[in-house]
Amino acid sequence: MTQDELKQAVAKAAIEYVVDGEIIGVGTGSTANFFIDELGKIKHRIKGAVASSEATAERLRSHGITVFDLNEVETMPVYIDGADEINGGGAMIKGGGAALTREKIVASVAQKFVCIADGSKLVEVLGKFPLPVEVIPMSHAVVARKLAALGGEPRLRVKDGKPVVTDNGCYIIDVLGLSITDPADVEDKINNIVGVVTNGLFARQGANVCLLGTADGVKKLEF
Ligand SMILES: O=C[C@H](O)[C@H](O)[C@H](O)COP(=O)(O)O
Repeated sequence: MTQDELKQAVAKAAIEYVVDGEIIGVGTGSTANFFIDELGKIKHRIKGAVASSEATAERLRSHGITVFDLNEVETMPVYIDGADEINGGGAMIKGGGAALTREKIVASVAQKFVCIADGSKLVEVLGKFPLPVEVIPMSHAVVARKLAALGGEPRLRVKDGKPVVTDNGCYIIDVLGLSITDPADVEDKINNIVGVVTNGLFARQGANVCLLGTADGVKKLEF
């Protein structure tokens, strides 16, 4: 099976977590996109969705799904999203698509985080995937120095020679060379650096369930 087929399989499997008549939180990225396409097929069953990025909002709307502003929503039963890495305890690295902050905010309102990922995302120790950190643009140099002091190798994310700008008007620093054995501690330390909006570690708000696409079928991990 290709990686896309594995992503499609977990996207389909995630439909069982959609709660009829409710609003669902929806993540960002290629796996989330497969999920949105599946959600489109059962859109009559839900009230609508809260999107974790402009791209996701656009795709949801293209399927005729009502997109709610998070400020109108107090709680939702489930948030469904991909991950760049997930460990055996449900802690994740996210933000490969620069949507980490809105993802973390929407996930914080949901009662359950369902992670959907192809099997390659399951790791023993987080950190091989560079850890994304969203920063206020004027602070990127000072934040990078502080991230280096924590033992990482920070790189400002650039595209076509210019810094990547998030949906929030901020920049992303990717931190290479980390071996994250205590994800909650690293999440807290980085979030404490002035100038950081948030970082892509989801340890304080880890996954409750992970649907993992493997050659032997979709495996369910519960945390
Ligand atoms: O910012 C992007 C998100 O955190 C994505 O959920 C993450 O990068 C995984 O993306 P994909 O499903 O494309 O591997």
